Amino acid sequence: MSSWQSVFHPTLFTNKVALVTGGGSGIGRAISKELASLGATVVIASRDREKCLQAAREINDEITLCCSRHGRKLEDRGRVVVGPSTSIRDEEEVQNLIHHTIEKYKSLNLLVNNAGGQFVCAAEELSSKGFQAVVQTNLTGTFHVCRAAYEQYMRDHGGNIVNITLGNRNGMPNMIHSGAARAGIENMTITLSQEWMESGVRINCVRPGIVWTDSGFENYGPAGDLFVEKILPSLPAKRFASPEEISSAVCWLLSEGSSYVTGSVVSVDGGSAFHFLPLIDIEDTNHLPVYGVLPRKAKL
Ligand SMILES: CCCCC/C=C/C(=O)SCCNC(=O)CCNC(=O)[C@H](O)C(C)(C)COP(=O)(O)OP(=O)(O)OC[C@H]1O[C@@H](n2cnc3c(N)ncnc32)[C@H](O)[C@@H]1OP(=O)(O)O
Ligand SMILES: NC(=O)C1=CN([C@@H]2O[C@H](COP(=O)(O)OP(=O)(O)OC[C@H]3O[C@@H](n4cnc5c(N)ncnc54)[C@H](OP(=O)(O)O)[C@@H]3O)[C@@H](O)[C@H]2O)C=CC1
Repeated sequence: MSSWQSVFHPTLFTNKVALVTGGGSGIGRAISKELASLGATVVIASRDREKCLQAAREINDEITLCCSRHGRKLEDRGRVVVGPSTSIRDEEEVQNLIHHTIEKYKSLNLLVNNAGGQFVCAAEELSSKGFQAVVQTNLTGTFHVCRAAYEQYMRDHGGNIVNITLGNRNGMPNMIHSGAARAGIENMTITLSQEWMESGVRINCVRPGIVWTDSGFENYGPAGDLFVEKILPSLPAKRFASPEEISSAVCWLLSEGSSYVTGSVVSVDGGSAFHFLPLIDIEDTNHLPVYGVLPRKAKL
């Protein structure tokens, strides 16, 4: 168990109720843990409820231990709880999950649409059903959850939504379904930021580069190993992201500190989206004029 703790204030999300889809593994688990460690009641849900129950138990224990280790007040802790088994592809199940959350925890202030995924397949070999399965999971599923949260709670009370997408700026060879679906989520996010502005709902995306999650990489089998061999050396940071690096951006977007940010995409990719054609080396010296005040020692 790591001794990692959030950079944010321990009571940042006190009295907030959050829903994290796919919160039982990988990035969603890290987000759920950070939100709960900052005071929120976090409902997690996915298709595999047993997995979510086990994750919730582990996270709650980890948070308690972390509080003791760092001399933090135990009463500041939030907690992770588990909603009904839900496939976000199923509109009725999603409506039920949102209803359950509001009925049981009395509000729904924060929503993280993290559930999703895809498989590796060249476009020419991809069946229509395979394409639709991925679009329905990522794009339609995210729409289902956003709309149900809005209808049942956020329209009248405001709220804050973050959608997790994926580095799709340069297309996604062998993952055309997911690249298209995530581009769709980003555009849908812009639309909703306008339509739901009057209700006091902010909605943004976090677009990760490649994030090391056991659950995510296991899913790809040998293709995952190949990605590690081929992609890792080509990344400007020469490393993948940790789930906590994604969570940190999500927490900022869910906080009041980002109160003027809506309809945006925050890339957390170590600069990899800008490095797909590394045609030149950039010398180690200042090129862009400083805006504001920067001490000399902070420049090369
Ligand atoms: C290592 C590099 C990482 C790059 C960055 C991205 C990382 C991540 O996203 S990590 C997250 C990883 N986690 C997941 O992906 C888990 C979620 N995935 C799923 O739940 C499923 O894979 C699914 C939703 C994408 C599809 O599930 P489902 O609807 O249950 O699919 P079916 O088995 O019913 O099949 C429907 C249709 O799709 C075809 N298909 C399924 N898998 C493949 C495959 N590997 N290759 C080709 N085609 C596939 C399947 O054949 C069906 O079509 P028909 O054959 O026409 O009936
Ligand atoms: N790891 C990476 O490099 C990157 C990941 N992403 C995205 O981040 C998100 C989290 O990925 P990661 O943590 O790595 O991988 P995981 O496989 O751990 O996360 C995917 C989660 O989504 C849930 N899920 C999948 N389909 C559904 C569904 N139909 N209904 C409800 N829940 C569902 C899964 O739970 P269950 O199976 O129980 O339903 C699982 O908890 C995904 O959207 C992923 O595509 C984006 C960029 C890079």
